[in-house]
Amino acid sequence: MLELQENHGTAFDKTNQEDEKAKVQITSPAENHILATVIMADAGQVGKIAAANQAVDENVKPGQIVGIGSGSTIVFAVKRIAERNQSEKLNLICIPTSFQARQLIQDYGLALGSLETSPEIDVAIDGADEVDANINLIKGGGGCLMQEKIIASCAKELFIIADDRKDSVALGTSWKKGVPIEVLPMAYRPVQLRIEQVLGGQAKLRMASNKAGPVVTDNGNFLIDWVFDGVQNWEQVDMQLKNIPGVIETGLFLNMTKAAYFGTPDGKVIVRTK
Ligand SMILES: O=C[C@H](O)[C@H](O)[C@H](O)COP(=O)(O)O
Repeated sequence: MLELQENHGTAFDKTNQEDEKAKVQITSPAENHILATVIMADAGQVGKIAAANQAVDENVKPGQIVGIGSGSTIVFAVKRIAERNQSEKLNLICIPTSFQARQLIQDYGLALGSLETSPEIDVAIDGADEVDANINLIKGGGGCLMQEKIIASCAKELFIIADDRKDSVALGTSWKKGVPIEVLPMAYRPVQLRIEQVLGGQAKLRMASNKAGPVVTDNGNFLIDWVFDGVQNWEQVDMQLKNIPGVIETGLFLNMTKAAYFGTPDGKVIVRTK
């Protein structure tokens, strides 16, 4: 029996803290025996693994340029890609969306590429903090959003993988921490004020937990989490946010996703397309 105790997700302790400790067994239908015991897993992780495996199996094809997202769920997708790469020789080039993604790609022995050499991406796979009925997303809860959005915009197809707790009718229903917004550090204060004047709600500077001061993104910027009340028109909100000088990118991923894969605690997967 193989014990799996990987921890590529230290930057994503938010998820681990939410998770209840449990022991989960995963059965391979093909070989009909226990493949792995996931220690420190929970019902959410079973869903993440199921969603990641199915999304990779259905969408990653040999010879592709693949965008690799960030977060705790993407770890399982990269693991699956690496397993398939060993047996199928997929010959992929993987483009990272963060420091974490770059490390994952290298740790799993996959070919690391960049937008400089591969500006057109076949398929991108990523996680999300919340997914609405129209597969619009809030992302950036783990501090990554700008490179993720660039990679998603360069990809012919974006697939989202998540456990079913992320599945929601309207943005803000289940994700209560607000919309993450990446801002230039020197502008964070006026940006906070402008957001609250223009859109109401609260624009909170995200503070680090193991460092004094704010969270600093992979791009050297700060993050503001905009906590809002009942938004109707997300396109308009996204435009209003981007019109504020100092705002670099938002964690609103609107009309970008081809399909979202939600894994349930019993290992089933629900696929939502538009
Ligand atoms: O900032 C982080 C990224 O946008 C993640 O993709 C998002 O937070 C989802 O992460 P997880 O898979 O850990 O729920």
